[in-house]
Amino acid sequence: MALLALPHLIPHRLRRNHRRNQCRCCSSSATNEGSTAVVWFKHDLRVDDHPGLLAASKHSAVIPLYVLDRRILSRYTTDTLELAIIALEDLRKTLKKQGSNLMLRYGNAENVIADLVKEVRAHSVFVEEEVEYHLCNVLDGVKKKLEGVYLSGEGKPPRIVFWQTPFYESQSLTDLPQSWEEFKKLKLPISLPVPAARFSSPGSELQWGSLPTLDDLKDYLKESLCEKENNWREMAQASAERVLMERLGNLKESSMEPIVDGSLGKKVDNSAFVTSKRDTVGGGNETVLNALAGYLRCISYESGMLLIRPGASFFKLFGPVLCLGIVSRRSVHYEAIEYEKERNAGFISPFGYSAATVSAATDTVRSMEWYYLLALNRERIDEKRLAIRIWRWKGYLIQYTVVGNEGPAVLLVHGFGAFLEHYRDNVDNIANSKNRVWTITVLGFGKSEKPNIIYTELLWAELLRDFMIEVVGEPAHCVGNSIGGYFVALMAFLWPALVKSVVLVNSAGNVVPGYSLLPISRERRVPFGAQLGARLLLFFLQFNVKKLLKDCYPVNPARADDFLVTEMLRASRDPGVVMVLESIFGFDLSLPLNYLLKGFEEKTLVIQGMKDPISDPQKKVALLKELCPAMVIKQVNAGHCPHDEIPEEVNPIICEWIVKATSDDQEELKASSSQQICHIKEIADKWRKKTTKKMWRRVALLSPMISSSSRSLTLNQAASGLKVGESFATDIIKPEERILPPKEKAPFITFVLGGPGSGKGTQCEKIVETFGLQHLSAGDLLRREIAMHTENGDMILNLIKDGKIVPSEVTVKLIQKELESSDSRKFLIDGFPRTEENRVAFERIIRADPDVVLFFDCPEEEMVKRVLNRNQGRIDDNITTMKKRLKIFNALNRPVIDYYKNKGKLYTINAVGTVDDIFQHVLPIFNSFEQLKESSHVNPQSHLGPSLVENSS
Ligand SMILES: Nc1ncnc2c1ncn2[C@@H]1O[C@H](COP(=O)(O)OP(=O)(O)O)[C@@H](O)[C@H]1O
Ligand SMILES: O=c1ccn([C@@H]2O[C@H](COP(=O)(O)OP(=O)(O)O)[C@@H](O)[C@H]2O)c(=O)[nH]1
Repeated sequence: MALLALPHLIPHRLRRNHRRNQCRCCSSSATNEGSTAVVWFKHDLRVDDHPGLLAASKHSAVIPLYVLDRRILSRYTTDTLELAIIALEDLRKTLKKQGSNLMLRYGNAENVIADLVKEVRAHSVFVEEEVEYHLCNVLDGVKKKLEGVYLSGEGKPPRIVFWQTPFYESQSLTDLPQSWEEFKKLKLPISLPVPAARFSSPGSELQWGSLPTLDDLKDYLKESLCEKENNWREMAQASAERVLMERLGNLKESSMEPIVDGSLGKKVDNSAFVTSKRDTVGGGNETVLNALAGYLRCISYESGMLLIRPGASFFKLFGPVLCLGIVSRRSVHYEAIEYEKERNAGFISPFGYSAATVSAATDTVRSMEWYYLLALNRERIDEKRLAIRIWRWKGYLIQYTVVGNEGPAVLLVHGFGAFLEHYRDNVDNIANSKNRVWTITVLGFGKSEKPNIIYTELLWAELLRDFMIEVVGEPAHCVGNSIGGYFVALMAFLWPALVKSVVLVNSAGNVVPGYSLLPISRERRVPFGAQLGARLLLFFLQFNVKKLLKDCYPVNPARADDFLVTEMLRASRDPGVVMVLESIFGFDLSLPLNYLLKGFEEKTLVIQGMKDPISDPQKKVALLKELCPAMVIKQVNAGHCPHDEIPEEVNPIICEWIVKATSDDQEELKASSSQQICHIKEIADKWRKKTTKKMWRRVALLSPMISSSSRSLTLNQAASGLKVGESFATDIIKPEERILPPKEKAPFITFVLGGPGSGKGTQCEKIVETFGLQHLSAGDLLRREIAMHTENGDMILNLIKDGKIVPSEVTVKLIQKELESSDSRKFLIDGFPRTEENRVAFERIIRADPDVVLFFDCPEEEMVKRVLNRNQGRIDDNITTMKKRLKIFNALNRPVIDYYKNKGKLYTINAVGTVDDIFQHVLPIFNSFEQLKESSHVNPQSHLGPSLVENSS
């Protein structure tokens, strides 16, 4: 990229002091005497123009906090992590200059913040509002957790204050037109940045934490992910271009570096650049603002970028720091306009700005703000189902949906000019056939962002790859219409591990007999004349959209309805749309479908509308039949978009295909599992003959199938896939020769049972304090899955909401992970097993028995009262769910209690009374176990009352 020289170090601040407005949320001058506020930084790593900090400064003391939360950081590229570290270092320095500091704490935000709030007795937590789905959930989690935090002497929990940096001065940001044209007509004034806040730090000694290095962070993030997740993330490190070259065997000839997520390279000393290529600005707020001042004044800089595309320079340079909030969008706008005024003696021409850099900066931040507002105001197509979610990809806002709780994952990708709503009559239908369906509006279309970049088929393939990795999280059956079909085929070619099967619905791309590779052009520039071409094309499309759409629906033109036309027109007026259209002139679809899907044919379904006006369907089908005989081809009576024109016909085809492809997949899996199991069996037989138990551990560690933390589970899953779980477990590997080797000493396990609200958790806390056991609450582990949006998160949420029991395999797997990763040998497993099936699964998978089973016996009315007062914001703590939970407890948990009673392991404790009284009855039970006394923190005296504790042995 030809970048002209931007001054490395801007020697003095070119910016003037400017008038700053007052933050609306904090215009009152009243201070909150004696109170402490926590300001939680996420994507607002600055002090300048920070309304949250300003509002918090009304408190007597402010604690600026950054939480190193894996759920947030794991979505960053390596470059972004590096930029964030630089910004955090700077933020800390700036705060220190003011006599404050930046606190850095590791962990889940809800726990870190709740603990800090208790520690410093904070009254308020300030946090910037979010639009991204996973971040909104993190924020929700924090809010709920804080609702349950009561500080002694305080009547109410600490309040959480959500703040924004409003770009436009508007009473309501949630009631704005959805069309850019209409929005511009409002001529909303752009708000001014607020001044940096001054505030005091709390007097007490606090642990501020140290700044991590990039390697620290990478290790920290790696730890939290399983092997598959780490492998997938690795996959995302290399750009599509690089993988393509590798696949085509061209890599040696090209000396290219990964274009997506290479490391930043060497920071250019004494400059605002963080890359040796000098194409990314980084640093703290002051550095970035100075770089901006330099950029604006270096007009030749932007004209140098004209070679690529006018206006593209700004996002390239400043996009990453804007996404981390090191500078706010409105500060950028303010600086650009001030500079424009400076050039023109205070005058702003109504005909446009005199400096190309000012246009580039203002256009970019206005465009970013527009897509932010669309995200904020996202509608629901159907109130009940298609709730739009937002995902951020490389800083761009992308819309998507997910429907369905069970079954295989399915991804639907639309065609050129369309959006996720083009699958309006497919999503629910496919989900109702027991599938989980994700639909995405890809970058540049619908209401997803349309940044000023060069759009290529490889960029879109990368977007889909990252969506699969970050959002879907497992391989999916990928359906694509038109150009979406080509993207999907490209993804299957480049990253086959992500794709279970491919469904091409009137896909773009050729089918070429005797194809031999042509060199792929690496230089992606906008072809000469593309800009003009795109403008003319846009004009033509806008004018003819209705007719063109109807032509694509020859059998059922009524389906080309006002909804589609209006949304296409709306999107066609969005900022940035011309750049997307330019891509039509620059696409490279030269790799034919039959080449891309070689080896994948058996996993490919082609649905071809035979009345497609855009291509020659007869020819395409004939060629596919000839060249890819293993593909399944369904010819249907429809035009270019059969899924939307005749959904009633296409949906069953897709659903049947998924069932078939999934069972084929399982057959394959079974075959490979059975091979692996045979292999393990062979090893097992061999070893059984000549080795001792101790050696089994080595077998377990050596076997690729049972490597990693979930050895026995993987084995079990494979076995149950073969429906020989029991026989495999008992016949081939006897318990005493188990693959999961016993640790030196069997762990001490306590199951804590009792109805909902019987006080299990409360007593567990006291047991932990006294005897140092590790507490594993099954309910908490499941709720953590929900909060972390793991693949089972949605399913668990739905079950918990309904008071139902989560499948044993899921819960036991979570418990197993905790047991295996813990150094402790003494566990309190709280709220588990809930059912006999849970119990059997635990015994089968973990191969351990509890030493003690506590049962907190509590009358129903008392449990109801406690649960309804629990006030932890739990979704299931309401009377309707509570009734269901009690029913389920009586029906399913009682048999477990009886089982342990018969085994003589049950200790029944009357759970009515004060917490301390009840604990007095727990103490002697644990006291009677020598191994627990070792680490007991107190020397508890027995006050065992025979009427209160009953051991059934
Ligand atoms: N002995 C007790 N008396 C009154 N309230 C209690 C007692 N033990 C616990 N609680 C309260 O009842 C609610 C439920 O207790 P918790 O330990 O969360 O139950 P469980 O784990 O069984 O669902 C909590 O709000 C807790 O503070
Ligand atoms: O082993 C378990 C533990 C919990 N749950 C689910 O998690 C909910 C809450 O359980 P928890 O132990 O957290 O709360 P309690 O019901 O004991 O108050 C239950 O109603 C179940 O829906 C489950 O399915 N399996």
